[in-house]
Parts: sequence; C-alpha cells; structure tokens
Amino acid sequence: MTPIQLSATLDVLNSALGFNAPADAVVSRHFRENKNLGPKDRAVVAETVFSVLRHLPQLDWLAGGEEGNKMPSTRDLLLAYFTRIKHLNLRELPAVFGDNDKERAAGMKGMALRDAPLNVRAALPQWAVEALLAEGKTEEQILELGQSMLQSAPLDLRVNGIKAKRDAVAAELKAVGDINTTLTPFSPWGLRVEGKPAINKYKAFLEGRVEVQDEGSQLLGLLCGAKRGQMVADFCAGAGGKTLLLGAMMQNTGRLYAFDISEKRLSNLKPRLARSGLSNVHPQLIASESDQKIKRLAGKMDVVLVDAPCSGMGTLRRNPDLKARQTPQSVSELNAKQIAILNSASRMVKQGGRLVYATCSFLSSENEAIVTAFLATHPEFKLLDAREILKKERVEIELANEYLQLTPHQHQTDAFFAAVLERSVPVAAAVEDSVDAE
Ligand SMILES: C[S@@+](CC[C@H](N)C(=O)[O-])C[C@H]1O[C@@H](n2cnc3c(N)ncnc32)[C@H](O)[C@@H]1O
Repeated sequence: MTPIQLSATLDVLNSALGFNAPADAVVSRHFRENKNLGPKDRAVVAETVFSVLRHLPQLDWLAGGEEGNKMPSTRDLLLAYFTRIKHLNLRELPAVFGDNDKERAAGMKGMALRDAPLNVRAALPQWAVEALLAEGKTEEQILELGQSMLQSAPLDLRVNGIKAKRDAVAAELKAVGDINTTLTPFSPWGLRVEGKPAINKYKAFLEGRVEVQDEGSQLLGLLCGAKRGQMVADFCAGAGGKTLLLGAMMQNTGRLYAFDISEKRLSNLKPRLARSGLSNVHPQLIASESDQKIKRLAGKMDVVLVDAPCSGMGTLRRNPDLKARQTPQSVSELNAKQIAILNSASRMVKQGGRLVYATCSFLSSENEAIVTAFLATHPEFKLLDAREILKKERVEIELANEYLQLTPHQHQTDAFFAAVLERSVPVAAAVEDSVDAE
C-alpha cells in the first residue's frame, strides 16, 4: 500500500466509522472530492475499507484488548487488519507505523481468536448472534454464516430476455472487453463475472441487454412466476431491480405496477426502464402501504411481490457497515413495517394468485416470524413449497424447508429469504373454473 493509499484509507475509515451514512456513499464522496486518486488507488482504498468493515468485530477485539475495554483508534484497527487479516509480518507493515505500533502489532499477533467470544469469531454483532441462538441455530451454523459474509461478493449480471440471449451476451462481453463470465448455477438468466470490471461502460449494459443483479434476486423472479399478459405488482419496487426482471418475464406484456413510497428511488428506475426496453411498467408513488391506489386494485393481481424494507443483514458482504448501523430496536421497527406492508399488499392478490414475501436478511424475526404471523390472521392464504416451484423451473437447489433461504456459503448469493403464498380459490369458484375448462 502506497502512502497516498494509506492516508486515503485512514480518512475514509474515519468517516465511515462514524456510521452516519452508508459506507459506499462515504467512499464515493471521498473519491469525488479527491481527484488525485487514480483507478488503482481507488480500488485498493475501497477494498481495504470494506474488508476492515467486514472484519470489524474481530478487529475491535484484537485492537481493543481481550477485555474489550478500550475503544480502538482507526489506526489500531488498520494495524490489526494488516497483522491479522492480511498476515503481514512486522517488517512488511507500511512505514507510517512506527516502533510503538509494531509493539502493539506483536501483541495482536499473539492473541488467539479461537478464545474470543462467538460474535467475534463469527464477525457479527452480539445482538445478531443472540437472535440466531434464540432461534435455535448452533454455534457451528452461526460461525459458518458469519464467516461466509467476510468475502467480497461476486458480480452477477442478469441478461434481459426481451433483448438478448445469455450465450450471446457472454460472447459479446468477452469480445469487446475480454470479460470472462460463467453461467450462474441456478438462475437461467444469470452470468457471473470474473473480477470487477466497470460493466456500466459497456454497450451490453448501456443498451439494456444486461443489468447488475445478484443471482439470489433473480431466483425471486422464478418464485413469482410472472407470465405474459398478467397483472403484477412489485410492492416495494425501489429502483426497480426486481421490476425489470418481472417485466422481462412477462415478455413486456400485461401490466406491471411498481409501487414505492420513495420518489427518489422510483426516479432511479426511469433510466433503467428506458435501457430495458420495457413498456409494461407503471411506476406508482404511494404515500404509505394503505394508499388509496392500493385499495382500488383489491383482488386484481395475479402476482404481488413484497420485497420488504429490511435490515439488509443478508448483504453484509456488500454493506458490512450494517453490522454497526442496525440494532435490535431498528430491526423491531422494521418488523412492524414488514407485517403492515404484507397485510396491505395481500389485498391486491386475486383468488388463485400469488404473494411472494422476500427480504435480504437471515434473521427469522424478519422472515419466518412475519410469514407465520401473517398466515395466522389470513387463513385465505396458504404457503407453497419453494422447492416444488423451483423444481418445476428445472432449478436444482438445496433448501432446508419450504422457504427459500439462501446463504453465501451454500449458494454463493447474498442471504435472501422468500416465502411463496397463494390465495386459495373458494370451493364454489374452483368448481366453476373446472366446468369452464371442460
Ligand atoms: C428492499 S428495498 C426494495 C429493493 C427493490 N425491490 C430492488 O429490487 O431493487 C425496499 C423498498 O421498500 C420501500 N418501502 C418502504 N416502506 C414502504 C411502504 N410502506 N410501502 C411501499 N414501499 C415501501 C423502500 O423505499 C425501498 O425502496
């Protein structure tokens, strides 16, 4: 690491560790304000900052002393990172670290992580470990999960089926940018990119043949099963990652509503929509989940996706600062919002229609607990088995139960959760349907 890179890393970390803004926003702002940093410097600084944030519970412990009674400085966190995560020996430490630092680094080298508390070894916040233990996870499962979040996430692309085929896009990226990709193991539209090329400067991206999307998100599309000519609602559409996928699955036919309460996020959907070539999408700003617009669509939708606002704890590889930014209080506020949104969104589902509830969290309070609470008050809905649905789509994936629960160590995706619910058809209507079909 050069002195310029090291000083930029310390500056960015000092801001990021205030946890007043998402780490990626802090990094981007620093790069905008410091034009002297070249592409290589930026890559090194960003990678180091994110890696430090991923390992923060361990670095805090190493730099704060085993008793954990000292607030470590950013410099000490970085020292712990170099000695224990990058395994530099004392001679290899950047010159900015003097003899005193080296003495502390030697102390850190002698500390045995295996003696540290479980949350330190799993590199997860203590409250999250307590929640996982309370829901019955073993120590081994918690370690596996936490440690799988310590790597950087791969770059996955989704090929836009209305504009291109997967093989053609893979060949195009190879030809124009020498970008190597492999087919994602589960999603029929996914390409996993080798390295981290700036994909947004290539025509395949600019002309809407590909979007950046984690394979886990792509699988949600399969669970929704949106089809040609249907009425579909993406309830928490945000900037439309899943909207674009659903619109392509519908072959640009039917009607797809993209609801969100955030004007800013919905406005970020506009350029993506333009690139995608979709004209079946109707972005709808709503004031809340009980907006009149929702009420008017009661019982009209074939598919409703609720990609609920959540803690994002399943995306710790990309957003490691969430380890410090989320708290039990913030999760419990989200839980109240999640159930309210699911209750409201469910009204739009027609008989026989599908309601998919999804989060990017591994906490059962945001996942199974919400679905269980919903089903307890909505006997007109039943839980479908995600394994069956994916099997019909010829996706061979190992899942522990009827829910989709992905993890980085098992599926090489973010930790996503989804439950597929169906509004039962009343017996009388089911008989009428079968007579009509004859
Ligand atoms: C997990 S994000 C959605 C990400 C998006 N589906 C995608 O694939 O890019 C959750 C979204 O829910 C929205 N949201 C929060 N409260 C809401 C509410 N009461 N009704 C509808 N959307 C809401 C947030 O603005 C945010 O965009």
